Amino acid sequence: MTSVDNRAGAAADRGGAGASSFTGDADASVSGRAARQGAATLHEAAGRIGALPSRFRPVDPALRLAGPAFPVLCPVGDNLWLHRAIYAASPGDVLVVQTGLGEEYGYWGEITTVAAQERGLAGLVIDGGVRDCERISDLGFPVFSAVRSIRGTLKDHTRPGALGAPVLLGDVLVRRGDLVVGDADGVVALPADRVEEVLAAGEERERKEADVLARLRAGESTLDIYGWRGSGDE
Ligand SMILES: O=C([O-])CC(=O)C(=O)O
Ligand SMILES: [Mg+2]
Repeated sequence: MTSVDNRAGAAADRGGAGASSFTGDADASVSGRAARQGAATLHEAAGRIGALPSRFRPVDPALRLAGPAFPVLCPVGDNLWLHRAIYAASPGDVLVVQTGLGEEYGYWGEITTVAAQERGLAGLVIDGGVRDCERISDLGFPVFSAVRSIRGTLKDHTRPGALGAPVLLGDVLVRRGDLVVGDADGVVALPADRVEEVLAAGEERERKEADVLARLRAGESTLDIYGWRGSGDE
């Protein structure tokens, strides 16, 4: 099967055709650069936009997610559109799924994870439930979900859904091709046409923070480094 190792700093493992997982420091691809910077840095570098609600939590916080969004609209309690999405998306894509809210269901699990890995998909963000979480974690597939639920879903061919059309997660509209990045802190979605600019700003931010960290370790204080000593601080 296609092996996709998304652990930060992991050795390269590109077992499958078209798989575009990032592979640690050596990966200079957009997804690799984005994954290395992480969700919080990119959110800041973009001007504090694109933060998905904090209810999106990783099944395995050690796994990082990065890739272009493939949005999916899924009717409540039915995951057939997710199975369709697995075969409609491109290798390297992240499925970004809006479900009907209300009752909780386990839309995604071990079967769908293995199917997605075989297609070389990069991960999943879903405003709904997932199950088989231990297995998903063992499989090393980055999944970010709003809830976990053991409740099974229908596969009804007649129910409406959509592939590739924009979806709304919290107050963030995610379009096909937007850059989605998730890690232990949360998930950010950035407009596709700003990705290069934001990555460059994020890298500049990381350089500055590396300098701050070195100065802290050399004994300086945050108040001095950032010039935050007001009259009450002395
Ligand atoms: O297919 C489903 O209904 C969700 C699931 O448990 C799996 O993918 O293993
Ligand atoms: Mg299952």
